[in-house]
Amino acid sequence: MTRRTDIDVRPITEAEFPDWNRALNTGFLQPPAVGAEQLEARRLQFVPGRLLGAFDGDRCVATFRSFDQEVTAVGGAPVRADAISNVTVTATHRRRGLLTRMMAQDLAAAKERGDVVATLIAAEYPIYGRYGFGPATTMTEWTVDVPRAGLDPRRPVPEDGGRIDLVDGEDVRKLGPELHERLRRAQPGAVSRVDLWWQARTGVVNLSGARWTEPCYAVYRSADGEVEGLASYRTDDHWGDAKQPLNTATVDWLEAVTPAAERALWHYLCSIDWVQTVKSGWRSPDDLLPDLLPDPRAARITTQADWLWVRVLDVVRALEARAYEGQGSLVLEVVDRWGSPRSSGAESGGGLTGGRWRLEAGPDGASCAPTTESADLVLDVGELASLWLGDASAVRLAALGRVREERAGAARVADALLRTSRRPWCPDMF
Ligand SMILES: CC(=O)SCCNC(=O)CCNC(=O)[C@H](O)C(C)(C)COP(=O)(O)OP(=O)(O)OC[C@H]1O[C@@H](n2cnc3c(N)ncnc32)[C@H](O)[C@@H]1OP(=O)(O)O
Repeated sequence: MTRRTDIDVRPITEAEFPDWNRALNTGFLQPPAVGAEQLEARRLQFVPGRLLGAFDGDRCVATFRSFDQEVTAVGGAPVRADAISNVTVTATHRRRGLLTRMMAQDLAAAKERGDVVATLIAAEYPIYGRYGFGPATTMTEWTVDVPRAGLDPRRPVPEDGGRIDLVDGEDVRKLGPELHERLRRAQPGAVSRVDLWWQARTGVVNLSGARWTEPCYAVYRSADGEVEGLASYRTDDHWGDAKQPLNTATVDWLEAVTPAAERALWHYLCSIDWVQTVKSGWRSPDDLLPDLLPDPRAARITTQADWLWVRVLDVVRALEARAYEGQGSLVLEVVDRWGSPRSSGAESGGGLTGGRWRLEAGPDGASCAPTTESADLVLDVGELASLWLGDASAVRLAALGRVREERAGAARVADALLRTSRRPWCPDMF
């Protein structure tokens, strides 16, 4: 057997890209062979230096890809992120520290570049906490029992002067990017998208190798003719024994920048003849959907789980980038157990970002600076990520023993400063 130290972890060359993809498919339990069309599509994601591989001899046995991204902070500021994806270690080489080695290389490079956070969508909950990531947004999927919902199917047409039309993929590629830019600049936790996202969702490129079938696309335009919402959905062909239609409409994605667009698109989806069930796709946990229905119990939660994980790489820039509705100050001791100790700028270091910081925040802005004052709250860098996007409660984390109050009432102060009225949401899987 090859010794651990014989396995080389390094950026791959373009020539190694086919083998790297074979390892990627194998790790994700897909058929190993990657077709030519698929390979060409995936080449569009090749950024020199950002695809890591582990090589046992000349065989690729682990994959890791990162790319530049922006994630929206509370208040709407775009924050530089190192987005991580395509993480696999071949079953023959698991639990020998290969992921840890790839992660160490990537996060060190991201910190060096000046990225403020790293982001990922975790396949399994226990993998990434050890590297300082924390769950920062939640995803909820509802299944709507349409006949119980109580919406008037005779009046799916928006009553606000707006209208819904079906469009084709070309229209989606024209209208979608601008709509998403509007959405993500207003939605904490949302991330930037590259054109490839729209090309893959409209059948221009095929990244997965699965057979492409065209979905339906619905657009909502306001009374002024402005595009405020888009949805992609698919319908099945299921009929009951007594020749009654029992069809399901499954939403691939739905983006709305106004409540009117959101209401109109859901009403439309729940009013399509034959459709008895609507599956919402991955939504924000405080999506309007259930409460848009006269009977909200018609919308059952069928999936709810952690979604975007964040790893803070720069405490000062992360905390100064976001907005605060309340006014106050807080001394945070951030414990970072992972990564080679570096100068984080704070008095007591540790890992990539550990230290003690004084946050002064208010509606007019925030400042965050290293301090020697005693801490109000002690927390792991992963818990900081959960608090940063406004979703987690410091009071709750203190009850769980994951945040320690050094000053009585400090967790309440943290909640008053950091929590938000609407929950963060990341619409994307990446
Ligand atoms: C962002 C994304 O791409 S998410 C997709 C992640 N990929 C997958 O889930 C595909 C299937 N799984 C795999 O390929 C591998 O098991 C990986 C990538 C998750 C882990 O790779 P490995 O090289 O085995 O991890 P590594 O040996 O570095 O493990 C480091 C530590 O994490 C732990 N760990 C790793 N994976 C898991 C897991 N799935 N569940 C629990 N603990 C885990 C290890 O036990 C080890 O702990 P220890 O230091 O206390 O002994």
